[in-house]
Amino acid sequence: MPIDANLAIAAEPRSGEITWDHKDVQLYHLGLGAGVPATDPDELRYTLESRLHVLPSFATVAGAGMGMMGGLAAPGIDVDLAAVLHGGQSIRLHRTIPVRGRARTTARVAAVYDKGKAAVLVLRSEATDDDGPLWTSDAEVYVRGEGGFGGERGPSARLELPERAPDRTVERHVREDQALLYRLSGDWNPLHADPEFAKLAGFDRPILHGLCTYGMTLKAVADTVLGGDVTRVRAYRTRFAGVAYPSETLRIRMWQQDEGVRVAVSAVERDDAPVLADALVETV
Ligand SMILES: CCCCCCC[C@@H](O)CC(=O)SCCNC(=O)CCNC(=O)[C@H](O)C(C)(C)COP(=O)(O)OP(=O)(O)OC[C@H]1O[C@@H](n2cnc3c(N)ncnc32)[C@H](O)[C@@H]1OP(=O)(O)O
Repeated sequence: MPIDANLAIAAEPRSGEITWDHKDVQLYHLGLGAGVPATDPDELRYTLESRLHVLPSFATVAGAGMGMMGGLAAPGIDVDLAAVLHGGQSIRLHRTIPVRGRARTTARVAAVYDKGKAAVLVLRSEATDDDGPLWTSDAEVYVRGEGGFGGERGPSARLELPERAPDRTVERHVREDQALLYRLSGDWNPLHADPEFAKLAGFDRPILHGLCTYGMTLKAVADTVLGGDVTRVRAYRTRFAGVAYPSETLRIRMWQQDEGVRVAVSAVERDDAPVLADALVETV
């Protein structure tokens, strides 16, 4: 009985204290490919402690001690890691994330949806420090083969892309070793590093972390349409529509709208196969 939705949702939230400092932030940024060219003043804001700002998607890895995979260990959830894919992610920033911090986080299973051939778990975590709420994060986890338990099907709405041409399009190369570096920020899932495990999960080689693509994309948006001002990001959500692999190039298309920036990401070398869909960066 791998998924018991009622038990999972009724379970006490897990809470704990997390801390981070400039090294965690720098490592996260490097895992997104930041720092090229190394002396570019804009890149130094991601890499040099005296100029550092924090890309808001750092919220998805801060205090990795809480365990990226911790939500999968909640009561009522007993799934095979090889069946798990990150299906979607959203964050809402209540304040700018400081370079050094200490916060209390609570994490719980907010919803469990039954998609028939799969289950979708919504893992919500909230971080608060002495000055109040910092961020809220929802991870949607797609668990292949675990549907059919008689639960609600959940939402299936999609965001249409604007019909006009994108306002900006950039390409970002994923380095061959990028997943190996990114995982040091806390997502140790062997799917991204171990070829044998990747095969077990149905892939012919390790795939990139969804949250790595997510962070790379936010960085591209911040660097191109937000003038490098990461404090303008209020919220950011996406659906992971298809895998990305190390060594590929991501094509990132952006449309500026009233509420923020609509984004679509595809894999250049695979005929623009979708990677991120339904992505929106809400800005002030
Ligand atoms: C705290 C954080 C914990 C994080 C744990 C994760 C740890 C990480 O290390 C793991 C990763 O990073 S994995 C890498 C990133 N993710 C991916 O690469 C997945 C890419 N997406 C896919 O392969 C497919 O879209 C796929 C397979 C996801 C879906 O494709 P299909 O099976 O073809 O689905 P489809 O037939 O189109 O739809 C069936 C129903 O499911 C809903 N759905 C589809 N994609 C979804 C998605 N991405 N997220 C949530 N729901 C999704 C559909 O809406 C549909 O439901 P309905 O009929 O009700 O509309």
